[in-house]
Amino acid sequence: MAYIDIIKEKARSDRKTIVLPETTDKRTLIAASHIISEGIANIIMIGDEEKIMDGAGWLEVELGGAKIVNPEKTPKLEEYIEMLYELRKSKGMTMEKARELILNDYLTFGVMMVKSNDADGMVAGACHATADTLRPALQILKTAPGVKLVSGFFILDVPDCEYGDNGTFLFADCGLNQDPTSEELAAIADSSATSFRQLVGAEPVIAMLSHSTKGSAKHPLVDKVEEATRIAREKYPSLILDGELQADAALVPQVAKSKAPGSPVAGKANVLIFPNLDSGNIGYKLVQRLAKAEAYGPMLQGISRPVNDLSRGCSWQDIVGVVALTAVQAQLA
Ligand SMILES: CC(C)(COP(=O)(O)OP(=O)(O)OC[C@H]1O[C@@H](n2cnc3c(N)ncnc32)[C@H](O)[C@@H]1OP(=O)(O)O)[C@@H](O)C(=O)NCCC(=O)NCCS
Ligand SMILES: CC(=O)OP(=O)(O)O
Repeated sequence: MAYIDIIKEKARSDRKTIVLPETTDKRTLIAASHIISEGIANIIMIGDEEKIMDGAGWLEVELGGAKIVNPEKTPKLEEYIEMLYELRKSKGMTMEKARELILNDYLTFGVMMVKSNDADGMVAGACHATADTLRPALQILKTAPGVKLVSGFFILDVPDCEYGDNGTFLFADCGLNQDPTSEELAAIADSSATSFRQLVGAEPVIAMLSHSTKGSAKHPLVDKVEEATRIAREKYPSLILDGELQADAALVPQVAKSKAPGSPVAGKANVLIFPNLDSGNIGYKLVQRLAKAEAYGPMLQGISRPVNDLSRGCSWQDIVGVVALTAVQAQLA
C-alpha cells in the first residue's frame, strides 16, 4: 500500500473536520470533492456559497457534503472578532482591525475556527505565500505546551528508493525557520522525531546535515551543525541522531562506511535536518521534481493545533494528502 493510502485509511478511521479557506483556488475545490467522496475528512470551505458552487459547477466537481461558512453571515462573527481582539490587543490589535481581518482574511478566519474548536485543523497555501499563510497561525494558535519553536517539515515518499523507511523520509526545516541557531536545530530534530513516529510509524534515525562529515571541512557553518548535534544529544539522549553528516554519508551505506564508520545513523537516516531554510527548501524541491517524489507539506510541528501549509506549486493530489495528514495530526492532538 502506498504511504499516503495508509494515511488516508487512518484519517477515515476517526473522521476530523478540516477548513480549506482558499475557495477561489481550483485545485482546492477539486481536492475538496475527492476528500469528501473518499471520506477522508469533513470539509469546511470559507466564502460566499453561490461563488463556491459556481466554481465547483464550472469545474464539474461535486461539493455536496462540504459545509460552507460565509464570514459575513456566520452567527459566530462577533464572537470571533472579540476573541481575536482579546488575543492580540497587547500586540496592537483593535476591534476595527479584528473585524476587518475576520471578514476579509479567510486565512485568519480559518485559524479562528480552529482556535474556537469549530474545526480540527486547517490547510492553506495553494495560493498564498508561506509567510502569509503561517503568520496568523503562529500569532493566534501559538506553540504547543512545553514547545518553544514551531518548525516546518515535509514528508517525502520517493519511488524505487532503497533508502530511508522504504523510500519515506521526513525533511526539516523546509518551510519556516530561515536561519536556525544550533539550539533551534536541536529542537527541530526533536520535534521531527515525534512527527516521524506519529506520521510514518517507524523509529526516527536522524541526520544533522552539513557540507562536511565528521570534521572533513572547517567553517563556522560546520561548527553550527556540530554544536546542534552536541545539544541534541545532551537534551534528547534517547534519540538516534548523529552529525555533522553530508547527505550521501547520511543515506548511502557504502559511503557511510568510508566517511563516518561506526556512526549509528550514517547510511540509515530517515529524518534529515537541514542546516538552514535555503538548503531545506531547495533540497525538498529537488527530490520532489527530479526523483518524482510525492512531497507533503510544509507541515507544521510544535504548534498548538494542526494548521498546515502547501506550496503554491502543489497539485490537487498534494492537497488531498496534506489534508489526510492534518486529520491524522488532529486525531493525535
Ligand atoms: C513565518 C514568518 C513570516 C514569521 O516572521 P514575521 O512575519 O517576521 O513575524 P514575527 O517574527 O513577528 O512573528 C509573528 C509571530 O509568530 C511567532 N513566531 C514566528 N516564528 C515562530 C516560530 N518559528 N515558532 C514559534 N513562533 C513563531 C512570533 O513569536 C510572533 O508572535 P507574536 O506576534 O505573538 O509576538 C517568517 O519566519 C518567514 O517568513 N519564514 C519563511 C517562510 C518562507 O518563505 N518559507 C519558504 C517557502 S515554504
Ligand atoms: C513550501 C514552499 O516552498 O512554498 P511556495 O512554493 O509556496 O513558496
